[in-house]
Amino acid sequence: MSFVQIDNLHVHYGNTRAVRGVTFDIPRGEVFGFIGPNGAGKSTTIKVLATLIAPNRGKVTIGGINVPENPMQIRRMIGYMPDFFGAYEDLSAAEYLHFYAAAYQVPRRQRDQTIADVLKLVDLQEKFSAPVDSLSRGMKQRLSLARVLLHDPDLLLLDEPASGLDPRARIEIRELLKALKEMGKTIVISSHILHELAQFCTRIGIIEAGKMVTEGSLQDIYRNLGLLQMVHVQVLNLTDDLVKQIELIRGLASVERQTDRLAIRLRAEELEAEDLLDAMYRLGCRIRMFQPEAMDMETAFMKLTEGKTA
Ligand SMILES: Nc1ncnc2c1ncn2[C@@H]1O[C@H](COP(=O)(O)OP(=O)(O)OP(=O)(O)O)[C@@H](O)[C@H]1O
Repeated sequence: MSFVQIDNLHVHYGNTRAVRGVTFDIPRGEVFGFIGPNGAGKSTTIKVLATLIAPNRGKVTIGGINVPENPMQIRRMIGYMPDFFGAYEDLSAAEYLHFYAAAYQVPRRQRDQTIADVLKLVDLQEKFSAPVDSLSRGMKQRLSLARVLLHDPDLLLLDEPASGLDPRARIEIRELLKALKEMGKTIVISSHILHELAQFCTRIGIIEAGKMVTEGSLQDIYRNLGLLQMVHVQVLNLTDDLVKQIELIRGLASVERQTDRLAIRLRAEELEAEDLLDAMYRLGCRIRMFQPEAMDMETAFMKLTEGKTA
Protein backbone atom coordinates (compact mmCIF):
# COMPACT_ATOMS: atom_id res chain seq x y z
CA MET A 1 0.00 0.00 0.00
CA SER A 2 1.29 3.48 -0.86
CA PHE A 3 2.40 5.75 1.99
CA VAL A 4 0.22 8.65 0.84
CA GLN A 5 -3.16 7.95 -0.73
CA ILE A 6 -5.56 10.58 -2.00
CA ASP A 7 -8.77 9.31 -3.53
CA ASN A 8 -11.29 11.59 -5.23
CA LEU A 9 -10.50 14.64 -3.10
CA HIS A 10 -12.87 17.60 -3.31
CA VAL A 11 -12.35 20.91 -1.47
CA HIS A 12 -14.64 23.94 -1.77
CA TYR A 13 -14.19 27.46 -0.45
CA GLY A 14 -17.74 28.80 -0.57
CA ASN A 15 -18.59 28.71 -4.25
CA THR A 16 -15.00 28.14 -5.36
CA ARG A 17 -14.35 24.50 -6.18
CA ALA A 18 -10.59 24.58 -5.58
CA VAL A 19 -10.02 20.80 -5.81
CA ARG A 20 -12.35 18.68 -7.94
CA GLY A 21 -11.68 14.96 -7.76
CA VAL A 22 -7.93 14.67 -7.24
CA THR A 23 -6.54 11.13 -6.94
CA PHE A 24 -2.92 10.05 -6.53
CA ASP A 25 -0.69 7.70 -4.52
CA ILE A 26 2.87 8.18 -3.35
CA PRO A 27 4.91 5.11 -2.37
CA ARG A 28 7.23 5.50 0.64
CA GLY A 29 10.59 7.13 -0.14
CA GLU A 30 9.48 8.80 -3.36
CA VAL A 31 9.78 12.48 -4.20
CA PHE A 32 6.51 13.62 -5.71
CA GLY A 33 6.60 16.84 -7.74
CA PHE A 34 3.23 18.53 -7.68
CA ILE A 35 3.04 20.91 -10.59
CA GLY A 36 0.44 23.36 -11.78
CA PRO A 37 -0.11 27.04 -12.48
CA ASN A 38 -1.15 29.54 -9.78
CA GLY A 39 -4.59 28.75 -8.42
CA ALA A 40 -4.63 25.15 -9.67
CA GLY A 41 -5.20 23.67 -6.20
CA LYS A 42 -1.71 22.61 -5.11
CA SER A 43 -1.64 24.51 -1.81
CA THR A 44 -5.16 23.37 -0.98
CA THR A 45 -4.31 19.68 -1.55
CA ILE A 46 -1.14 20.03 0.52
CA LYS A 47 -3.08 21.73 3.34
CA VAL A 48 -5.46 18.76 3.43
CA LEU A 49 -2.46 16.44 3.86
CA ALA A 50 -1.16 18.82 6.55
CA THR A 51 -4.50 18.48 8.46
CA LEU A 52 -5.23 22.21 8.06
CA ILE A 53 -8.28 21.88 5.80
CA ALA A 54 -10.98 19.22 6.01
CA PRO A 55 -12.00 17.76 2.65
CA ASN A 56 -15.58 18.16 1.43
CA ARG A 57 -15.35 14.72 -0.12
CA GLY A 58 -12.81 11.96 -0.72
CA LYS A 59 -10.42 9.80 1.27
CA VAL A 60 -6.96 10.89 2.37
CA THR A 61 -4.57 8.61 4.26
CA ILE A 62 -0.92 8.77 5.31
CA GLY A 63 0.66 5.48 6.39
CA GLY A 64 -2.82 3.95 6.32
CA ILE A 65 -4.13 6.51 8.86
CA ASN A 66 -7.15 8.58 7.93
CA VAL A 67 -5.89 12.19 7.88
CA PRO A 68 -8.97 14.29 8.77
CA GLU A 69 -10.01 11.84 11.50
CA ASN A 70 -6.60 11.64 13.24
CA PRO A 71 -4.95 15.05 12.93
CA MET A 72 -2.81 14.78 16.08
CA GLN A 73 -1.33 11.44 15.03
CA ILE A 74 -0.71 12.72 11.49
CA ARG A 75 1.04 15.92 12.67
CA ARG A 76 3.73 13.83 14.35
CA MET A 77 4.43 12.13 11.01
CA ILE A 78 4.61 15.20 8.76
CA GLY A 79 6.69 18.33 8.34
CA TYR A 80 4.73 21.06 6.56
CA MET A 81 6.45 24.08 5.04
CA PRO A 82 3.88 26.62 3.85
CA ASP A 83 4.45 28.95 0.90
CA PHE A 84 5.12 31.92 3.18
CA PHE A 85 7.63 32.38 5.97
CA GLY A 86 6.23 33.64 9.25
CA ALA A 87 8.14 34.30 12.46
CA TYR A 88 7.68 36.43 15.54
CA GLU A 89 9.80 39.57 15.41
CA ASP A 90 13.18 39.77 17.12
CA LEU A 91 13.74 36.01 17.32
CA SER A 92 17.16 34.58 16.59
CA ALA A 93 17.45 31.48 14.39
CA ALA A 94 18.08 29.35 17.48
CA GLU A 95 15.12 30.83 19.39
CA TYR A 96 12.90 30.25 16.38
CA LEU A 97 13.89 26.57 16.32
CA HIS A 98 13.56 26.25 20.13
CA PHE A 99 10.01 27.57 19.88
CA TYR A 100 9.06 24.92 17.32
CA ALA A 101 11.00 22.17 19.09
CA ALA A 102 8.89 22.88 22.17
CA ALA A 103 5.71 22.94 20.09
CA TYR A 104 6.67 19.56 18.60
CA GLN A 105 7.38 18.25 22.11
CA VAL A 106 10.98 17.38 21.39
CA PRO A 107 12.21 16.36 24.90
CA ARG A 108 13.87 19.35 26.60
CA ARG A 109 17.25 17.65 27.14
CA GLN A 110 17.47 16.71 23.44
CA ARG A 111 16.59 20.14 22.03
CA ASP A 112 20.06 21.73 21.93
CA GLN A 113 21.51 18.76 20.10
CA THR A 114 18.56 18.44 17.70
CA ILE A 115 18.74 22.15 16.84
CA ALA A 116 22.50 21.95 16.28
CA ASP A 117 21.94 18.92 14.02
CA VAL A 118 19.26 20.52 11.83
CA LEU A 119 21.19 23.81 11.56
CA LYS A 120 24.22 21.82 10.41
CA LEU A 121 22.13 19.94 7.87
CA VAL A 122 20.89 23.18 6.28
CA ASP A 123 24.34 24.80 6.66
CA LEU A 124 23.25 27.65 8.91
CA GLN A 125 25.43 26.95 11.98
CA GLU A 126 27.00 30.42 11.85
CA LYS A 127 23.55 32.00 11.94
CA PHE A 128 22.70 30.44 15.30
CA SER A 129 22.38 33.82 17.05
CA ALA A 130 21.44 35.93 14.01
CA PRO A 131 18.00 37.57 14.06
CA VAL A 132 15.66 35.75 11.69
CA ASP A 133 14.77 39.09 10.08
CA SER A 134 18.38 39.61 9.03
CA LEU A 135 18.53 36.38 6.99
CA SER A 136 18.31 36.36 3.20
CA ARG A 137 15.27 34.76 1.58
CA GLY A 138 17.29 31.65 0.72
CA MET A 139 18.48 31.34 4.32
CA LYS A 140 14.94 31.76 5.61
CA GLN A 141 13.82 28.93 3.34
CA ARG A 142 16.61 26.75 4.69
CA LEU A 143 15.67 27.69 8.24
CA SER A 144 12.08 26.70 7.44
CA LEU A 145 13.34 23.35 6.23
CA ALA A 146 15.35 22.96 9.43
CA ARG A 147 12.16 23.62 11.37
CA VAL A 148 10.14 20.91 9.63
CA LEU A 149 12.91 18.40 10.36
CA LEU A 150 13.00 18.97 14.15
CA HIS A 151 10.69 16.08 15.00
CA ASP A 152 12.19 13.83 12.28
CA PRO A 153 8.97 13.32 10.30
CA ASP A 154 8.63 10.65 7.60
CA LEU A 155 6.70 12.86 5.18
CA LEU A 156 7.72 16.37 4.13
CA LEU A 157 5.08 18.63 2.57
CA LEU A 158 6.88 21.53 0.93
CA ASP A 159 4.78 24.22 -0.73
CA GLU A 160 6.87 26.06 -3.34
CA PRO A 161 10.11 25.95 -1.31
CA ALA A 162 12.18 27.43 -4.16
CA SER A 163 9.88 30.27 -5.17
CA GLY A 164 11.47 33.70 -5.24
CA LEU A 165 14.99 32.37 -4.77
CA ASP A 166 17.99 33.32 -6.87
CA PRO A 167 19.68 30.52 -8.88
CA ARG A 168 22.32 29.84 -6.24
CA ALA A 169 19.79 29.57 -3.43
CA ARG A 170 17.66 27.28 -5.62
CA ILE A 171 20.61 24.97 -6.12
CA GLU A 172 21.24 24.92 -2.36
CA ILE A 173 17.62 23.94 -1.72
CA ARG A 174 17.83 21.29 -4.41
CA GLU A 175 20.97 19.77 -2.90
CA LEU A 176 19.31 19.76 0.50
CA LEU A 177 16.26 18.00 -0.87
CA LYS A 178 18.48 15.39 -2.48
CA ALA A 179 20.09 14.75 0.91
CA LEU A 180 16.65 14.39 2.53
CA LYS A 181 15.60 11.97 -0.19
CA GLU A 182 18.70 9.91 0.55
CA MET A 183 17.72 9.87 4.22
CA GLY A 184 14.59 8.01 3.08
CA LYS A 185 12.05 10.80 3.57
CA THR A 186 8.94 10.79 1.41
CA ILE A 187 8.61 14.28 -0.04
CA VAL A 188 5.79 16.21 -1.69
CA ILE A 189 7.05 19.40 -3.29
CA SER A 190 4.96 21.83 -5.27
CA SER A 191 6.01 24.28 -7.92
CA HIS A 192 4.62 26.05 -10.93
CA ILE A 193 7.96 25.60 -12.65
CA LEU A 194 8.25 22.22 -14.26
CA HIS A 195 11.97 21.90 -14.94
CA GLU A 196 12.74 22.93 -11.37
CA LEU A 197 11.38 19.59 -10.22
CA ALA A 198 12.23 17.31 -13.11
CA GLN A 199 15.80 16.64 -12.02
CA PHE A 200 15.17 15.03 -8.69
CA CYS A 201 11.51 14.03 -8.50
CA THR A 202 10.80 10.34 -8.93
CA ARG A 203 7.14 11.01 -9.76
CA ILE A 204 5.28 13.98 -11.15
CA GLY A 205 1.63 14.95 -10.83
CA ILE A 206 0.26 17.79 -12.92
CA ILE A 207 -2.83 19.59 -11.64
CA GLU A 208 -4.90 22.12 -13.55
CA ALA A 209 -8.04 23.90 -12.40
CA GLY A 210 -8.53 21.50 -9.49
CA LYS A 211 -8.13 18.27 -11.51
CA MET A 212 -5.17 15.97 -12.08
CA VAL A 213 -4.11 16.11 -15.72
CA THR A 214 -1.60 13.30 -15.42
CA GLU A 215 0.46 11.45 -12.83
CA GLY A 216 3.36 8.99 -12.92
CA SER A 217 7.09 8.74 -13.53
CA LEU A 218 8.51 11.26 -16.02
CA GLN A 219 9.06 8.47 -18.54
CA ASP A 220 5.41 7.38 -18.16
CA ILE A 221 4.25 10.93 -18.76
CA TYR A 222 6.32 11.28 -21.92
CA ARG A 223 5.06 7.92 -23.13
CA ASN A 224 1.44 8.84 -22.50
CA LEU A 225 1.87 12.04 -24.42
CA GLY A 226 3.49 10.30 -27.36
CA LEU A 227 6.26 12.89 -27.26
CA LEU A 228 9.11 12.82 -29.71
CA GLN A 229 12.70 13.00 -28.59
CA MET A 230 15.29 14.65 -30.80
CA VAL A 231 18.76 13.10 -31.14
CA HIS A 232 21.64 14.70 -33.07
CA VAL A 233 24.16 12.22 -34.49
CA GLN A 234 27.36 12.68 -36.46
CA VAL A 235 28.25 9.62 -38.56
CA LEU A 236 31.68 9.69 -40.24
CA ASN A 237 30.94 7.01 -42.87
CA LEU A 238 27.44 8.24 -43.78
CA THR A 239 26.15 7.22 -47.25
CA ASP A 240 22.70 7.40 -48.86
CA ASP A 241 22.45 3.66 -48.43
CA LEU A 242 23.26 3.84 -44.72
CA VAL A 243 20.67 6.60 -44.23
CA LYS A 244 18.03 4.34 -45.83
CA GLN A 245 18.93 1.53 -43.43
CA ILE A 246 18.77 3.91 -40.44
CA GLU A 247 15.32 5.08 -41.55
CA LEU A 248 14.11 1.49 -41.22
CA ILE A 249 14.91 1.31 -37.47
CA ARG A 250 11.62 0.84 -35.59
CA GLY A 251 10.42 3.76 -33.49
CA LEU A 252 11.80 6.63 -35.58
CA ALA A 253 9.43 9.44 -36.56
CA SER A 254 11.78 11.25 -38.93
CA VAL A 255 15.40 11.40 -40.08
CA GLU A 256 16.91 14.59 -41.55
CA ARG A 257 20.38 14.66 -43.06
CA GLN A 258 22.90 17.47 -43.43
CA THR A 259 26.23 16.20 -44.81
CA ASP A 260 27.51 13.80 -42.10
CA ARG A 261 24.97 14.84 -39.47
CA LEU A 262 21.52 13.46 -38.77
CA ALA A 263 18.67 14.95 -36.75
CA ILE A 264 16.54 11.99 -35.69
CA ARG A 265 13.18 12.16 -33.94
CA LEU A 266 12.31 9.17 -31.76
CA ARG A 267 8.89 8.11 -30.57
CA ALA A 268 9.69 8.05 -26.85
CA GLU A 269 7.17 5.30 -26.16
CA GLU A 270 8.79 2.91 -28.68
CA LEU A 271 12.51 3.57 -28.65
CA GLU A 272 14.96 5.06 -26.19
CA ALA A 273 18.06 6.96 -27.28
CA GLU A 274 20.33 4.13 -26.01
CA ASP A 275 18.51 1.62 -28.24
CA LEU A 276 19.00 3.89 -31.25
CA LEU A 277 22.73 4.06 -30.49
CA ASP A 278 22.92 0.23 -30.35
CA ALA A 279 20.97 -0.14 -33.59
CA MET A 280 23.21 2.35 -35.40
CA TYR A 281 26.36 0.56 -34.23
CA ARG A 282 24.90 -2.70 -35.51
CA LEU A 283 24.42 -1.07 -38.94
CA GLY A 284 28.15 -0.25 -38.97
CA CYS A 285 27.89 3.49 -38.30
CA ARG A 286 31.11 5.15 -37.14
CA ILE A 287 29.66 7.59 -34.62
CA ARG A 288 31.63 10.65 -33.56
CA MET A 289 28.81 12.49 -31.79
CA PHE A 290 25.53 11.28 -30.31
CA GLN A 291 23.53 13.91 -28.49
CA PRO A 292 19.95 13.39 -27.27
CA GLU A 293 18.22 16.70 -26.52
CA ALA A 294 16.83 17.02 -23.03
CA MET A 295 13.14 16.14 -23.06
CA ASP A 296 11.22 19.29 -23.55
CA MET A 297 9.31 19.76 -20.30
CA GLU A 298 7.67 22.98 -21.32
CA THR A 299 6.22 21.35 -24.43
CA ALA A 300 4.94 18.51 -22.29
CA PHE A 301 3.31 20.92 -19.91
CA MET A 302 1.68 23.03 -22.62
CA LYS A 303 0.42 19.90 -24.35
CA LEU A 304 -1.04 18.52 -21.15
CA THR A 305 -2.79 21.69 -20.13
CA GLU A 306 -3.93 22.79 -23.59
CA GLY A 307 -7.11 24.80 -23.57
CA LYS A 308 -7.62 24.59 -19.82
CA THR A 309 -7.50 27.59 -17.56
CA ALA A 310 -7.38 27.74 -13.81
N1 LIG B 1 -8.94 30.64 1.79
C1 LIG B 1 -9.48 30.68 0.57
N2 LIG B 1 -10.72 31.21 0.37
C2 LIG B 1 -11.28 31.25 -0.85
N3 LIG B 1 -10.69 30.77 -1.97
C3 LIG B 1 -9.47 30.24 -1.86
C4 LIG B 1 -8.79 30.17 -0.58
N4 LIG B 1 -7.59 29.58 -0.77
C5 LIG B 1 -7.50 29.31 -2.09
N5 LIG B 1 -8.63 29.70 -2.75
C6 LIG B 1 -8.91 29.52 -4.18
O1 LIG B 1 -8.81 28.13 -4.47
C7 LIG B 1 -8.18 27.90 -5.73
C8 LIG B 1 -6.95 27.03 -5.52
O2 LIG B 1 -5.98 27.72 -4.75
P1 LIG B 1 -4.60 27.08 -4.27
O3 LIG B 1 -3.95 28.09 -3.38
O4 LIG B 1 -4.83 25.73 -3.75
O5 LIG B 1 -3.81 26.99 -5.64
P2 LIG B 1 -2.27 26.74 -5.91
O6 LIG B 1 -2.19 25.77 -7.02
O7 LIG B 1 -1.57 26.42 -4.66
O8 LIG B 1 -1.78 28.15 -6.42
P3 LIG B 1 -0.54 29.04 -5.95
O9 LIG B 1 0.60 28.57 -6.77
O10 LIG B 1 -1.00 30.40 -6.35
O11 LIG B 1 -0.38 28.88 -4.48
C9 LIG B 1 -7.87 29.30 -6.28
O12 LIG B 1 -8.93 29.64 -7.15
C10 LIG B 1 -7.87 30.17 -5.06
O13 LIG B 1 -8.24 31.49 -5.40
